[in-house]
Amino acid sequence: MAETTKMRREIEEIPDAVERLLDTSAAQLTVAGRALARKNPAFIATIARGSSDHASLFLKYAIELAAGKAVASLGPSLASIYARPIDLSQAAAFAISQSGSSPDIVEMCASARRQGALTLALTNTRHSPIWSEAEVPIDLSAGPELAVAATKTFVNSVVAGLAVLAEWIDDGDLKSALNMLPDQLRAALAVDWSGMLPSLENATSLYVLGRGPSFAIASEVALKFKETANLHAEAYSTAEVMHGPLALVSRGFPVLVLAGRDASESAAVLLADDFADRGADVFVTSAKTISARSLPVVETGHTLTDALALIVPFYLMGEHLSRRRGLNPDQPVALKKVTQTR
Ligand SMILES: N[C@@H]1[C@@H](O)[C@H](O)[C@@H](COP(=O)(O)O)O[C@@H]1O
Repeated sequence: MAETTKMRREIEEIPDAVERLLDTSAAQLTVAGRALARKNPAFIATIARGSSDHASLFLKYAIELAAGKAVASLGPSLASIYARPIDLSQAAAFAISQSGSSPDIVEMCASARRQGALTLALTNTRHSPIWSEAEVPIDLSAGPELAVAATKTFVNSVVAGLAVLAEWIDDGDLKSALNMLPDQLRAALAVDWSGMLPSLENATSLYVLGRGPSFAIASEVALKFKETANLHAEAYSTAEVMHGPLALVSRGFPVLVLAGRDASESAAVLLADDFADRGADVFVTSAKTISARSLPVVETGHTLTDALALIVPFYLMGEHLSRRRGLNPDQPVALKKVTQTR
């Protein structure tokens, strides 16, 4: 295998891709934010699958925390299988799809628009089906993504959504955090999580835990472990894991706790220490841990961009893990670039 995989190159492109998005798509992001301000939706619906759905989950917490509006995820089958119209006259909908072509995502977006939602599409493919179906299409401007596993389009989906949110509620702190993000993500490329590799090289299963925005990152991390490293991983909120899944946390069981630098950090660290005291092999993104192993992070000065920046050192480590497990991260066993579901 070549020394550098497509996946690794695209991870390294993340800071430039974010910078390009904020520059070249600035007008579309502003138009979308102003359209939301005009509509003043009672709630937001999201339409997405896979990594894009994890970007939606991140935006759910961001919108709920910053704008105080409820966000709900719609199952695309409502349109594609059940043909059940949902009253979205008071809503706005975010459809996220890097290809813009997954049939059920496109159908759900078209249905949401017919039912009265203000529809925004975040896509990396101009003039794709979703581009035409949505009222306000936004180009993720990530550049061609050649690796099958999404990395830079995940980050750009989150950043695009955050930029729309910042414009919608005119949040100056979030706007300046986004402007600083490309340089902070460059610093994140130098953050080394390779200390996890020996624990994961022969592992068969692990938990990835987070809370709020970092739960969305945990969901994305767990998906990447499965699709690129053939490693079973489940994401839970640090509260949810206590309702049953705790049963599997025994001696040597690997656990990655993505503690965010927000109000959830101390509870996440307590849980990481408790799991480590039970003998589990626990890594946590906080220096406050006593019994677990601490992973380095980039501090961005904003709780939302802090959580997002966690994905960069993970992607680098995950790509390396795939190779260490004898796989080619550019050829995941069960994933295509455009997933055709109905
Ligand atoms: N974000 C949604 C989920 O909330 C939903 O549970 C899932 C199932 O959707 P479907 O019913 O189309 O299979 O789709 C997406 O991932």
